[in-house]
Amino acid sequence: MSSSSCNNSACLNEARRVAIFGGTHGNEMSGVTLVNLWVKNSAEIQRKGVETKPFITNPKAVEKCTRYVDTDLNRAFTPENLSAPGGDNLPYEVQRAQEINRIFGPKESPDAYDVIFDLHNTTSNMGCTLILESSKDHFNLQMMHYIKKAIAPASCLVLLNEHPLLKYSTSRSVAKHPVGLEVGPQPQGVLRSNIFEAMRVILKHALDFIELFNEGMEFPPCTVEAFRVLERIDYPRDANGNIIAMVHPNLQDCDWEPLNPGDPMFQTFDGKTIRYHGSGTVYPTFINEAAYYEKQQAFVTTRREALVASAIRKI
Ligand SMILES: CC(=O)N[C@@H](CC(=O)O)C(=O)O
Ligand SMILES: [Zn+2]
Repeated sequence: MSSSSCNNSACLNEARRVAIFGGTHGNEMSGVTLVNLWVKNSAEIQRKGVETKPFITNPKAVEKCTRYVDTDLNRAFTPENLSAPGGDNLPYEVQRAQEINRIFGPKESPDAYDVIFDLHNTTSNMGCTLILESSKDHFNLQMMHYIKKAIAPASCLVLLNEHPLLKYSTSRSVAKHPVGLEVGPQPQGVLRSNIFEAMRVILKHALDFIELFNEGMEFPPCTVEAFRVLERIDYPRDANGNIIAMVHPNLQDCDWEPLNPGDPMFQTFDGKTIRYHGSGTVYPTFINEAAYYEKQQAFVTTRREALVASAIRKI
């Protein structure tokens, strides 16, 4: 009887409406290319009992092959922006955020899409990374567990951004279950086949999970290793705000590897080493991401954590 199974499992609604966003940043080519492909022919992303909509979120930025036109779309889904009057006079991405919120939201309402996958590329050596915004979303945690198992021995890490100050208002945040997918390294404006295929495989398993869930499969309790965002580290700068050091060669490309107090972090242009002076071991990621120079961020530090997912099944 379903009511008795529901005593042991969190009973959740089926995930009937799913969207796959590409081009939230117009120069991140794997997501742009995959979504354009799926708009033409969506057979690959259709699953029984699920309606999956591929969608280019920032067409003007895609056309110009730039991150954004007026302002970063993946920071634009704030309550202020989403309710701002002004119509055509608003920045392009704010108008676009309002449109996306009308189609796939409204954010935080029962009418919102169930799941949104938002496809990104990074210039950092992060490999496949799934980005979560909540440690309490048991549906997403179970999905992460499923994907990790399905792609083994390849690996896919989970980045959790629940930081009260560093969290931002993403395009995917209009969904009930927002999932970011970040794959790198890939330069901006460039397509690399290995990165493209890695992204495609993760999406395949993610959609398989949703199909199984909707078919009534019960997922037992599990734990998921995640890396929780702790701190943003800026480049060293002079009094005028100009950068005076680069990511140290010992740290470059070492995303997810432990950084200990005393380890080299930056190298000045005249060859001096600047060391990490935090209180304990952290796991840096987004190291030397091109898009983050404008955000005064050389990398973020994270801490490893085991997240607990309850059993889930559909109502
Ligand atoms: C390189 C890049 O664009 N990263 C994404 C991460 C995310 O989707 O949360 C961003 O800053 O919006
Ligand atoms: Zn991006």
